[in-house]
Amino acid sequence: MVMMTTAAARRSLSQRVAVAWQNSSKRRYSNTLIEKHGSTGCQILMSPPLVHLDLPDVWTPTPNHCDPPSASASTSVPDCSNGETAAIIDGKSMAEDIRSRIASEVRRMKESIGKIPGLAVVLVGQRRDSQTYVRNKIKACEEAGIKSLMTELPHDCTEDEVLNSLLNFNEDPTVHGVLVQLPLPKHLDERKILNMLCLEKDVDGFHPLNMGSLAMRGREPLFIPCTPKGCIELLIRSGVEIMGKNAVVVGRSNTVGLPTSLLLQRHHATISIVHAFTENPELLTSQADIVVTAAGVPNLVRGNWLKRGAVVIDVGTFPIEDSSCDHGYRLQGDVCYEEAIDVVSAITPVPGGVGPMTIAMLLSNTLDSAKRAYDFT
Ligand SMILES: NC(=O)C1=CN([C@@H]2O[C@H](COP(=O)(O)OP(=O)(O)OC[C@H]3O[C@@H](n4cnc5c(N)ncnc54)[C@H](OP(=O)(O)O)[C@@H]3O)[C@@H](O)[C@H]2O)C=CC1
Ligand SMILES: Nc1nc(=O)c2c([nH]1)NC[C@@H]1CN(c3ccc(C(=O)N[C@@H](CCC(=O)O)C(=O)O)cc3)C=[N+]21
Repeated sequence: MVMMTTAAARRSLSQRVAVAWQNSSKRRYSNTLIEKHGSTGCQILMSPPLVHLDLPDVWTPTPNHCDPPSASASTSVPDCSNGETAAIIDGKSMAEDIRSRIASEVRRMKESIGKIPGLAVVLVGQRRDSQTYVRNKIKACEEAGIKSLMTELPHDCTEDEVLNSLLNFNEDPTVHGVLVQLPLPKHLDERKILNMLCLEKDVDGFHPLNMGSLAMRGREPLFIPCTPKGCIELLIRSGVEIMGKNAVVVGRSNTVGLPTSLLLQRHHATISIVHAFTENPELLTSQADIVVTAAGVPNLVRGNWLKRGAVVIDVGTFPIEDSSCDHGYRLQGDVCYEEAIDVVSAITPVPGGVGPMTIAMLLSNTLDSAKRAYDFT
């Protein structure tokens, strides 16, 4: 055993470990991708299926907080220190690329084994935004060659009606993904309903066992929730290094904030979580290299909340009445976009950022589920 006697010796060792760790983790990332997609298979996502929490004992991040984009990135994140305008992370075109790769995989599956993936959606009530999101999901399924089924129930339906339609989909062998569009009307017990989802078809990843596995060392969820997975994919496709970075997640909901912070942690970022009771949230956000906002509060995050050169992923989609828009409303993010673009190095727009990626990740989870069901690689 080597005894270290000076701080300098310790530092140089930790630096060597840092390099070794970065190299080994890069190897591990690419191995995981090969395991998942096979050496000749089609690589759909750039993010690995799941990053393990098996951290080394010592790791020193590089001091540079804004990494240059990787060669494969489809959005260039500009140098953060010279006052350049932010890169706009184009979630819409990244999602289109992913969806067309999914469509090819679905075709390959159909030609090889004569099966296609199926997604079932349960929609309760008449919320306009929910109807739009569900319509978008079904349209995306059709375009990718995925079968879609939907049960629409009235706002005042009983819990048993929801549970019955879920059970039918759980038992249908042609359905590989089932989701209940949220939020549900207040009289329905969301916890009880989500508990009934068949774990193998929980493509939203909202079942408590999936969520618990995401949080725990040594466990792997069957599905990673779509919006958090989309956020990571946006970062990776933009060439943003996550490992060792300070990340702030605004929001801690079960469906977005919590799983996003767990997933960023899996990617070895250091996480702070801001919620409605956080005092002086801007003190945390202004130190973050990566800020992911999922509060649903329009313009909550001002330009002076952000560090120069930070990367911002705006999940917030707050519908604002606007009769001049297609569906009678327009979507507003959590971030004051006009202020942020003068400060940050890259940002997602609303719409056209996270939303389309959420749908692409839903299709990806549904395809993975069908592949698992048919043992198709
Ligand atoms: N683009 C997409 O694909 C998706 C977009 N969304 C959008 O993301 C947003 C968040 O969704 P969701 O997580 O379901 O929402 P929830 O209302 O369930 O959660 C909101 C979270 O934000 C926190 N919060 C609320 N106000 C503040 C504040 N002033 N300061 C700091 N934190 C605050 C809440 O804190 P606390 O816990 O203390 O109450 C809570 O944790 C919504 O606009 C939603 O429409 C959601 C899913 C997908
Ligand atoms: N069980 C369940 N799973 C969800 O994934 C889920 C949910 N419930 N409830 C509501 C939230 C919200 N959500 C969005 C999905 C797509 C867009 C999206 O495609 N947005 C487009 C614009 C959409 C439009 O208005 O045309 C964009 O941002 O560019 C937005 C939000 C999923 N959610």
